[in-house]
Amino acid sequence: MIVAVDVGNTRVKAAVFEENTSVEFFVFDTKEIQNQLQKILKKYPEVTHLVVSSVGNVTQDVFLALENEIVVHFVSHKSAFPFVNTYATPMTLGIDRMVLAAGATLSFPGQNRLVIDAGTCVTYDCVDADDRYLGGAISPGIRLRYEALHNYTAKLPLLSLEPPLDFVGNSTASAIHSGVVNGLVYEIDGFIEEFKAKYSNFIIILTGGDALFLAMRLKNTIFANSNFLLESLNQTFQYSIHND
Ligand SMILES: Nc1ncnc2c1ncn2[C@@H]1O[C@H](COP(=O)(O)OP(=O)(O)OP(=O)(O)O)[C@@H](O)[C@H]1O
Ligand SMILES: CC(C)(CO)[C@@H](O)C(=O)NCCC(=O)O
Ligand SMILES: [K+]
Repeated sequence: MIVAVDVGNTRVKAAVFEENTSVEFFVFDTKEIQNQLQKILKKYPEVTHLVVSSVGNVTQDVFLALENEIVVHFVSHKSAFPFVNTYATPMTLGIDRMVLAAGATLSFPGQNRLVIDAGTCVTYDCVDADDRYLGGAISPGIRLRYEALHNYTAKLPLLSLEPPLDFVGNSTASAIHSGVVNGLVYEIDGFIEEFKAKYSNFIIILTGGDALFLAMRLKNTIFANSNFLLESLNQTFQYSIHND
């Protein structure tokens, strides 16, 4: 059994895997990593490996502290990935994006893949049918958009996520909700349209904390899987064991 841990920019997500099947998912705060992982290991004594992908500001020490109980593996730029990386700055490419690209490559062989991760940031990652990672885009996520409007203006309040009733907002609050939510929905639909126009044989995966909320609002029907990063992390680890 392995535990996959995704340290994001805001929170930590973890899952216990028995081969390719996830047994349980966890979400917790960055400050609680060590505590929560200890609890998970106590609940699942069969766990032998911990695999970590991190883009957050967490030191490796919290994981290394568990090394007397299990083997700890950090996915890094040096790990084996199942695609050819054509990004012009491969060393600055986010590990989370590399893991998502690896998962898409392994799960959807022979297809042109677009992975959209709607988390703190929204990231777009393309891997073509020849398994070349091409790059994509980075934009602010839903929460970040609400916070940016408030933090960088004098008059705009900080609102929490609410579905807009219409694209025409007739009050400050409804105008902000429309700008944030509809704005992001139009953005994602726009990227999907571009991708569909370019490729015929393709798969689009939507993941991240806002995936389910967004999926039902898109013009395009696409496959939403909130746990795609953790599943990809498990797959990336299995791949690296066989290819390192
Ligand atoms: N409890 C929560 N805390 C923070 N964000 C949440 C929560 N529940 C839902 N969300 C939504 O999830 C989004 C953040 O997604 P996610 O949890 O994937 O981010 P993350 O942990 O920072 O990971 P990443 O850095 O990989 O994007 C926010 O825009 C917010 O709307
Ligand atoms: C874009 C984020 C913040 C998304 O989590 C992360 O993938 C990251 O820090 N990336 C580094 C920049 C890049 O991917 O080119
Ligand atoms: K993200």
